[in-house]
Amino acid sequence: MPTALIRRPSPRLAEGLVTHIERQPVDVELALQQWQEYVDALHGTGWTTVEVPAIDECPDSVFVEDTMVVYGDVAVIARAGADERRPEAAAAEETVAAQGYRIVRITEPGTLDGGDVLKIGSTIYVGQGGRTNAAGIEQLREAFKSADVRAVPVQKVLHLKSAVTALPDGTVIGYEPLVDDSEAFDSFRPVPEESGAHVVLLGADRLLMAGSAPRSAELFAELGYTPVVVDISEFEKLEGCVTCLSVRLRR
Ligand SMILES: NC(=O)NCCC[C@H](N)C(=O)O
Repeated sequence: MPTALIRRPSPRLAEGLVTHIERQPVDVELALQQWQEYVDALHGTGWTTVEVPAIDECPDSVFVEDTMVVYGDVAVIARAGADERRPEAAAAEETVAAQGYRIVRITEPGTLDGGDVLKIGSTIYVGQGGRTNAAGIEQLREAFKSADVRAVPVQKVLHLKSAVTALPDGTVIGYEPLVDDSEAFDSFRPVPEESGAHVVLLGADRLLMAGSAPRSAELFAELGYTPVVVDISEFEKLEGCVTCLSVRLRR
């Protein structure tokens, strides 16, 4: 059974960082309910979850994907591009180490957020922009020597995976107005909605995606995939998406 790391939302969630969109009030009660539904969707499709101990003083800690990048038997522990988020890494490191992964840490002057890293087979695209810098990318390349690590620009959105993710066949999908350089990818397919660009591969051609992208869900269904839809409106108000709420351990 595949395992996903998750992290319970902080009671201070509503104070989370907002960079590219206007701040909107977050309903923390509703967020908690949506988080539970997200976790239930993982369980309902055969995933086991392991909770990283909550860190209530960090409003953005629910976005656990940003704390690490896992590839092969190595977990690279990120050094967050936003200072406020640095304390999130320690417990995430302990949790993934307990799952048997070898730990490598991004160190100063490198910064890297897991949300900037898109893995497609042995190709790893890393968004260089607001949160991840060139030194962070170089350290990731060192850690994952057997992979082809390619830097791509990210200016229009928070993270690379706010702009693009990939379908099970490796096609990169993105909402074009928010993609800095669609030609950086071997194959690219546009989707009609911003959050339609965000999918988590659940296995067996099922795609976890947000309820805010119904037309993209229809497109994926036409392509033969099965969308598994969750409402994550409260996390979207903080520039979060389906990918960032878990770390999938596929080994
Ligand atoms: N991987 C992700 O998409 N993470 C979302 C992080 C959102 C959070 N409010 C942040 O600005 O860091």
